[in-house]
Amino acid sequence: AKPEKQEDAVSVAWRSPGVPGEGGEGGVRRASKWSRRLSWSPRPPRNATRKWLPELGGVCGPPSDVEPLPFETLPDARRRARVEEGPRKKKKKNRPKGMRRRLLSTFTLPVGCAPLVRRRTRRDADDDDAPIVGECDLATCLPNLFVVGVSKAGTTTLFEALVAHPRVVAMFSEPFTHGETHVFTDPRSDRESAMRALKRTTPMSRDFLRRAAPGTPWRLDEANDGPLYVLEYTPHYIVLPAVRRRVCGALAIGGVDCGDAKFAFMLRDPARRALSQWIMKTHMRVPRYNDPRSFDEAVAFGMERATNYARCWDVAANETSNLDDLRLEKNRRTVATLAQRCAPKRFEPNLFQAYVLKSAYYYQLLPWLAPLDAPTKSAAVVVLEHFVDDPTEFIRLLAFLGLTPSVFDDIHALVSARHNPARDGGLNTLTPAQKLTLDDFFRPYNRKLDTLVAPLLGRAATGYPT
Ligand SMILES: Nc1ncnc2c1ncn2[C@@H]1O[C@H](COP(=O)(O)OS(=O)(=O)O)[C@@H](OP(=O)(O)O)[C@H]1O
Repeated sequence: AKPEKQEDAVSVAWRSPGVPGEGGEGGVRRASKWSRRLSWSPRPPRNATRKWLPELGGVCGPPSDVEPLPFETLPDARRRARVEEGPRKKKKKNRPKGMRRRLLSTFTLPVGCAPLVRRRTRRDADDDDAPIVGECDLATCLPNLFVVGVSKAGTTTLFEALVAHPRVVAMFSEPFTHGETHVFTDPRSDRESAMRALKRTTPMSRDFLRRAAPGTPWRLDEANDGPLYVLEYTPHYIVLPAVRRRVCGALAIGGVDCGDAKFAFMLRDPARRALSQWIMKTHMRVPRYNDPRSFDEAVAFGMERATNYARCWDVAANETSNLDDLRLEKNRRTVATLAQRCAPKRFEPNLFQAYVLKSAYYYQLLPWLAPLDAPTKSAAVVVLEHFVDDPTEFIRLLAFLGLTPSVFDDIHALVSARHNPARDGGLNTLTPAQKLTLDDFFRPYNRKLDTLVAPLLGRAATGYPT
């Protein structure tokens, strides 16, 4: 019989396993040298095992014949051991004595990065006896850039635009999510979050980690073409203020100050965002998650809920409508307390189907912005309408991140690409009466929002009805 044609390691590694019943293989997308290994958004087969997860052979290219370099990972040995080995320290067998000490001696990975590992890629990832088609050294780094929300505000477009930049790399995403990662979503300990984040972070090959300047946290690679940011993208985080604490805890385990991380928030006209979310929740993949209510029913219910929510906040937080006030310790404490006290109690209808409440952006932003010591350094707010109409808006965001826009030939095409449009194909639009009702409802919240975010917007106001 004719032997099967041998495929090279790179093409094997860049082919997604495909989804049974959905056309088999797919998912190969080629872009720049950096984004190629990242924009590939893998969808696991339904019977996926852990072994399916990142197929990494292509990341590093052909195996190097250079001797493995010694490496240093996290700033002190105890922290490093905690991240490396987790809570239970198993005694490692057959490790030559002194090897670890020798490895730690000279090479320094950027702070927040997990150790280099030598990884082998087999032709069949699930078969331990399959031939090896690639071998390389890898390390992973914790995320340092977070797109935190808001859902249905064009965050997928923002995400795609950011990861198109050669110095931004994305983490491996959840299936069926257009790149969302959800690393910190469920309640979990800081350590577990850190481990999960590390596991899911894009692998960094030793070649460019080696060039990273020691002692420059988050500067993942100071060389001209390496990544500076590892991007975590989960738009639902904005309504889960506890996530901020978990993120910062995980970064602390990696030896990183949360103040060095960047948080980006995208907003959209509140009424239009509410409709977009309702459309999504009436076209769910799993039918039982579909919201049976009409938009008007959901809005009437939502306005009542959102009013109560706002009232709960306003009782104590009236003095906190601008960033300077927020910095006062007393106001910080108030915001932290209210974020817990006022959070909707029943999750599903109150958050996943909270079309109106989620558009009252002011209250969701407060707990994310209050703890920031230098809000203009750590947070940027982008309005979808500005982002789409005015390409300089994206350039402003890149400047906030210290990234150069000159790598893009056509920024307009990048920002105006309409990713993740309504699942009904955009058939539903707001009637003038619906738009007016919702605009009137949001006016007081929008006024507070403008005061709060003006310094992070790069302009005086969001432009939403006030
Ligand atoms: N460039 C551009 N111009 C106009 N509209 C745009 C653009 N990019 C994204 N969108 C609209 O944003 C909606 C999707 O938002 P998200 O990607 O944040 O959704 S999600 O939370 O990630 O599911 C979705 O809105 P609807 O179509 O109204 O549902 C997208 O059409």
